[in-house]
Amino acid sequence: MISVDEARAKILKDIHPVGTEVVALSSAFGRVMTEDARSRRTQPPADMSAMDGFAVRAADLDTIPTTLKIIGEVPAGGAYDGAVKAGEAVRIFTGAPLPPDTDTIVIQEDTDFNDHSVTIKEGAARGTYVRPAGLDFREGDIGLKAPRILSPRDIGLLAAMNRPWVTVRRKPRIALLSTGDELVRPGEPIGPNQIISSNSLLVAALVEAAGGEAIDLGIAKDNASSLREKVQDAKSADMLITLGGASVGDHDLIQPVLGKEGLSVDFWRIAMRPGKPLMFGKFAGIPMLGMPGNPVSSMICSFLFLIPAIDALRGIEPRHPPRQKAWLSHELKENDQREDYMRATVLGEKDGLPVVKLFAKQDSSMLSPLSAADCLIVRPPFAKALGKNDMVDMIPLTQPYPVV
Ligand SMILES: Nc1nc2c(c(=O)[nH]1)N[C@H]1C(S)=C(S)[C@@H](COP(=O)(O)OP(=O)(O)OC[C@H]3O[C@@H](n4cnc5c(N)ncnc54)[C@H](O)[C@@H]3O)O[C@H]1N2
Ligand code: MOO
Repeated sequence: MISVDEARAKILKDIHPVGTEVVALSSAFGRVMTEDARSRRTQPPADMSAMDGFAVRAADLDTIPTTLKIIGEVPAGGAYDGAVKAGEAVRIFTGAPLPPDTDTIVIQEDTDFNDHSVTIKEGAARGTYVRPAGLDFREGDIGLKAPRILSPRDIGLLAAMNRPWVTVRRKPRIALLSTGDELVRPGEPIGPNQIISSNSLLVAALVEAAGGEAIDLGIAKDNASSLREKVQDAKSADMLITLGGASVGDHDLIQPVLGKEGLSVDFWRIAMRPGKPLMFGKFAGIPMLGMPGNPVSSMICSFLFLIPAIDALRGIEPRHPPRQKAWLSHELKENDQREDYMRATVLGEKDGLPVVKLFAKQDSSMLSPLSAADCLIVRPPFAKALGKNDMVDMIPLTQPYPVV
């Protein structure tokens, strides 16, 4: 059995970025931009007012109060092109360009005004409430450097730079093949000892969340011809994930059958719980992860290995699951040779760190505690027994705020 770190390194060594495509900005959130984005315009395009009030010449404000003649008006999107002479002001609104010769905005709260004149009661330094042309960016500026995962904020910037299209890495196509005579899809007729195939939907959701495109190849029966037939559709994918059939039973057919179809195995079995029978190799030139069938095993294998693999396919630095320290609320016995990923809840907080409690049952078939878990507690191989209030490593599974 190899370690989790060795397995990650072996997988990532064999994975290379996919090609690019051009998408509309409205579809670009979360995509990896592959070319620097230069602005196609200057923002603001001219000196603009930041407030509703009056555009004036600062030289007219030497003595306060002072009364100026209102010679016109300029709304956002409009213009006042006439000359503004000494003793004159132009009514102006937020986002409107300054008329020629004016250089300062006096907010309307600091004035008394009627249709013809404005009395300025508070002085303002030259340039007050003026957003100079190019304050934000100028035409030709590189607004965003590639590679970059586009956030909602980046989408706003690209839009303002008048870039309606953007070149991004295409979404890696991840083919998911479930195996097992006992499986049926949710909603389908089900026999007495059958179960619902939950893994492919769980892993597909993770794939989508990580920026990939999941392709469901369906469920192969536990026989060679069914597996051979179903796996053919993986050949247009960037990566193949098989779910189940990874272990040593007579019906675990992934290696025996796909071995005859050109599967080359890099490694099989890792020192990890759950997820021990994980396999990695290449099938028809495509990287392939053979995941164990137990739902928690395939979720944790996806979390540790598939998400970083999708990162590599997207041409970005492969992520490590975020880790932090936590206090244990109870005793925990020593660990064996497998790195353990245990489902747990957060009870509260002490000295700025979460206090965690493991679920009593850690069976890798159980989806209810997996769904209820706030975090995974990670125990290295051969970790010593721990007491109440000892510190452990945890991977949070909850994300309190959306990405912005
Ligand atoms: N003699 C041994 N038996 C087992 C070993 C071992 O080392 N020696 N390893 C155990 C471990 S650990 C795991 S994990 C499982 C993995 O087995 P497989 O990858 O071969 O998976 P299956 O046998 O096909 O299924 C295991 C389990 O998961 C259920 N399953 C399968 N696919 C799905 C799905 N798409 N959705 C929901 N549930 C699924 C399946 O019904 C089984 O209950 O092997 C142990 N055995
Ligand atoms: O490794 Mo299996 O994934 O323990 O249940």
